[in-house]
Formats: sequence, C-alpha cells, structure tokens
Amino acid sequence: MRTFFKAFKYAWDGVLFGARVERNFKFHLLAGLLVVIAGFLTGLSLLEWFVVLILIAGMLSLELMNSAIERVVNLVTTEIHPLAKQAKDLAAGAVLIYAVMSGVVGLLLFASKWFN
Ligand SMILES: Nc1ncnc2c1ncn2[C@@H]1O[C@H](COP(=O)(O)OP(=O)(O)OP(=O)(O)O)[C@@H](O)[C@H]1O
Repeated sequence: MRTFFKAFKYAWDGVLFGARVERNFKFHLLAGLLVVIAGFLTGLSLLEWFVVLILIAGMLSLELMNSAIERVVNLVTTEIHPLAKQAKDLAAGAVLIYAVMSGVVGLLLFASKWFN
C-alpha cells in the first residue's frame, strides 16, 4: 500500500513539475479551465461532460508524455541525430493530432449547443 502511495506521489510530482516548467502544458491547463467554465455556462449534459473531460485529460496527459520523451531524447544525446529528431517530431505529431481533433470535436459540441 505504501508503494502505491509513493508511486502516486511521484506521479503527482510529475504533474506539478509539468505545470511549473512546461509552457505548453500550462497553456493546455488554462485552455482546459476555460473550456470547463464554458461548459458550466453552456449547461452541458452528462454525456457531453464525459466527452469534454476526456478530451481535456487526454490533451494534458499527451502533453506530459511529449515532455517526457523530449527529456529522454535530450538525456540520450546532445548531438544532432536523425533518430532524436524523429522521436521528438513523432511525439509532437501525436500531440498535434489530438489537439486538432479535440478542437474540432469541442467546437462541434459547443456550437451545436449554442446554435440550437
Ligand atoms: N538532438 C536532436 N537531433 C536532431 N534534431 C533535433 C534534436 N533535438 C531537437 N531536434 C529537432 O529540432 C526541431 C526543433 O525542436 P524543438 O524546438 O522542440 O527543440 P528542443 O530544444 O528539443 O525543444 P524544447 O525547446 O522544447 O526543449 C524539431 O524538429 C526537433 O525534432
């Protein structure tokens, strides 16, 4: 049980560290907060809240994973290396896909509420 709580603390430390030093993570935190406020003002249904919260959590998680991959790459090599570029660009690509899709889904969801 103690190991479980320790692991939880380390994970939480990771979230706090990301929130302190990672510019993109801070941006997504703020964007997520604004979306939640917009959700309350719009009056989302339970199912719509599920979608919105999963999108926000997914975005934040991916952003942290991207930062972790960047750090591992930087740790492995300080040299310019095609594999380092591929690893970083692939991770950034994953973030990009999720961000664009989240934006589209979120926009459709909110727009359908506002204009109905
Ligand atoms: N060691 C490396 N070898 C080859 N390409 C790299 C390396 N590090 C970063 N790049 C590439 O350089 C471009 C700019 O990367 P980026 O701005 O993310 O630089 P970074 O310094 O690694 O990131 P950050 O500023 O977030 O720490 C990206 O295409 C990235 O893949």
